[in-house]
Amino acid sequence: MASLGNASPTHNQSFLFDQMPLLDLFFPGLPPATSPAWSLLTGGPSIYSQALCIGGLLLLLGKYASEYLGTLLETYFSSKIEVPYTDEAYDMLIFWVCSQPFARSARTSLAKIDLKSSAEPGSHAEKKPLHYSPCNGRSYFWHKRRLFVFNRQRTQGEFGSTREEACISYFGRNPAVLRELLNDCRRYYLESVKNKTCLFEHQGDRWKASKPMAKREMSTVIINRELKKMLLDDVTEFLAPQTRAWYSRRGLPYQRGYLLHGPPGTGKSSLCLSMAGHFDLDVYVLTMSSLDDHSLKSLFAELPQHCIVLVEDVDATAVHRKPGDSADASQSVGHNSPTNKKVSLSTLLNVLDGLASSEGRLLIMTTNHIERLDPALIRPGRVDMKVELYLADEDMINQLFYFVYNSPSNTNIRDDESETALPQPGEEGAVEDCELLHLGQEFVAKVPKLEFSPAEILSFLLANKHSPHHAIASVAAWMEKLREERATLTRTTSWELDDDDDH
Ligand SMILES: Nc1ncnc2c1ncn2[C@@H]1O[C@H](COP(=O)(O)OP(=O)(O)OP(=O)(O)O)[C@@H](O)[C@H]1O
Repeated sequence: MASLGNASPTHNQSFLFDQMPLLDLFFPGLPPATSPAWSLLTGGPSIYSQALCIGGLLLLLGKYASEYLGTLLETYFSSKIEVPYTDEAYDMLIFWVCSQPFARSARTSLAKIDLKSSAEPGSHAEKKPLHYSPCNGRSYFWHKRRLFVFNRQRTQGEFGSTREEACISYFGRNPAVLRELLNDCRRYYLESVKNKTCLFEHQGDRWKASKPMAKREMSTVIINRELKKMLLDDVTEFLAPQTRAWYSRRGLPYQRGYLLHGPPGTGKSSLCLSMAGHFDLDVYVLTMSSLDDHSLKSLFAELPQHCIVLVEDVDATAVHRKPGDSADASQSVGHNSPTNKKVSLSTLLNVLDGLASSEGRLLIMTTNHIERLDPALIRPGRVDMKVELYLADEDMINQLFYFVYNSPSNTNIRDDESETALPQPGEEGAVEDCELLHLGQEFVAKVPKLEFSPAEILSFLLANKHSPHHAIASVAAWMEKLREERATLTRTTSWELDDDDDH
């Protein structure tokens, strides 16, 4: 300060004047910041304001220099991997990062309700736990004795959408180190989704992983046994390694399509999810009503190898035949009016035909109204197998009863190989099942076949899950009530239709 105080203003000015071009030479881009300070210094009224300016300038210089050095180091002496938000690798990285101690000490974080937490119902202390992840800033951390930098940026995109990107870097020039780290993230993530089925939904024209679901055992979906076996055998053969070569030798697209049809509540969606679990495939769910031709094409082009593409309630989806469409069928699409429909039938047929689709994809479409579908959509080649699911027959009612009341340790519906017939009285190992077996037969005798859906029967049995006797005693009243409800619903629907006709 003393020397500053003694120095004459003219001396200071000429000193700084000498330094400015030099600074600009070393730190290009600085002049916009230095020029105002320079004019203040040269014309400054007091020594204090000059000192203040010099202090500020030094601080600015320090910050600029450290950023400049940081960029220099990052450019020449570090390696970096960028991970796009729309890729599953992003979920892997963030999932791993959130489990690391450095994530808890990040000064800028993103807070979200942890939807994946398995809090016990009713425990208020555990309800809606918060989950924090580092955001908008650099986080430094050590991993396997190396220093890494994690950087995740959230920015506001167009139309209020949020854009996110993340990158990971480390001080060293060997990219294998970063790949190893990402491989650790991948292993950690895969371990967490083991025994789960991963579902993907679309955001715009990109896939995004949604919450993984516990795998549903094939044995918990109760349908006709031969039908289930036929379906499983078909998928097993399709996914066998030699089948792929077979398709490729003949130049055929390696894809297979299934249509699951039948009344509501017969297990179409459940069957699809349990197939995904059984064959360890991810499910990509297409919601046609939110798509247009362009996004549909992009989504099909982005599908990985070996996956299930699920189109639920395909009769209700927004697909329409454009004027002049040359799809190979002459009938109309169905009952849906073409208004507000964005995906054209010809585009859907093209993507299904596989020109832009992935190898080994299974397409599963479900519908309650097969008669409403355009024949072009379900012709062989696009749909290779049509599986009709029925209302519950005797065997299914029996299986549902056994499924609910049999103790899990004793169940023979759990394991698909052992899923033959229920144990018969007198059979070895079936002694404790005997009473259950008789109760089951009693229940089956009371419920007419092919009148109620498995969903309806299951829901009734679950409401009586603690007492098969009570279920048998109250099933007649329950059926009566359900029939009445259906009649009321039918009357209401027909009145509504009549009203519509009048208008
Ligand atoms: N065959 C079945 N075996 C076991 N559970 C079933 C079966 N059918 C339905 N359920 C149960 O009923 C509920 C609805 O089933 P799901 O959604 O699979 O039926 P769906 O045929 O796809 O119905 P919708 O046509 O209305 O979409 C689920 O909780 C499922 O567990």
